[in-house]
Amino acid sequence: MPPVLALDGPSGSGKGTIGQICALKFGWHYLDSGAIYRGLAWLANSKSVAADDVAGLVALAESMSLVCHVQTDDVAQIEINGRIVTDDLRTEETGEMASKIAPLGSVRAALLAMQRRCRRTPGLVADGRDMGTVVFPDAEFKVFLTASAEIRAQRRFDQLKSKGFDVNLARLLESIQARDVRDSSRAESPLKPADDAYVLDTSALSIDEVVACIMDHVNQR
Ligand SMILES: Nc1ncnc2c1ncn2[C@@H]1O[C@H](COP(=O)(O)OP(=O)(O)OP(=O)(O)O)[C@@H](O)[C@H]1O
Ligand SMILES: Nc1ccn([C@H]2C[C@H](O)[C@@H](COP(=O)(O)O)O2)c(=O)n1
Repeated sequence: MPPVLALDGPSGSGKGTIGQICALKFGWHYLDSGAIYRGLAWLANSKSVAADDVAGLVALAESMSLVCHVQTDDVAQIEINGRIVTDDLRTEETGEMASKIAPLGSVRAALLAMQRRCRRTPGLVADGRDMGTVVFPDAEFKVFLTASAEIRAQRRFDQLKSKGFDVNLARLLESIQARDVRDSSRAESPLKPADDAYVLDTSALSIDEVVACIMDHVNQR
């Protein structure tokens, strides 16, 4: 099987940014699994499928086609059913909905095969919450990125502000904290480091320093 670098962690810990840089450095494919949950949430919102309509969500998941276009200078562009929806997926409304549907076991099961199909030669960098624990438990490399909620909220604030969104730091912090609780306390595939993961707190590290730590870790193994 092609090698996998599983990159897990809470919202805003840098998985997407760092994952894309690592994928480009290795020349590997990149999977943004959060985009899959956000994509399903966005589709559900746009088709008025409720967060508790499990059969409706599973049907949407099974018919969803998602392509992730890695960029050298920006977040990966996400295409769903033929349409680029990157900015729609990053809204707090979509993130909230994603976090509500993510605990549903049959929804997760419907999205599992789609994620595993991304494991292709020469390798895959996969970012999410359960890459190292559930989706790719046999991954060669497992990294769990973390940072304080305050730092993550500030990073998200700066990111959204630079894209012209009208954002409120206190509300972002509240939303990140609520999502942390939901993601880590759910019964199905909770957010947690795999037993064999390298846990890296990025609160005081620059993006380049985080990438260097991961490269050192990979090269040592
Ligand atoms: N070590 C770092 N230092 C400074 N800024 C960072 C660092 N890591 C990430 N960032 C910035 O924080 C923001 C959030 O990062 P990113 O979107 O990669 O997080 P994420 O973990 O993928 O979040 P989510 O799970 O919600 O998709 C981005 O603007 C990114 O550039
Ligand atoms: N492997 C994954 C990826 C994401 N989720 C859920 C949890 C998040 O609240 C939501 C959006 O993810 P993000 O884009 O913020 O990384 O999707 C999950 O349960 N499992």
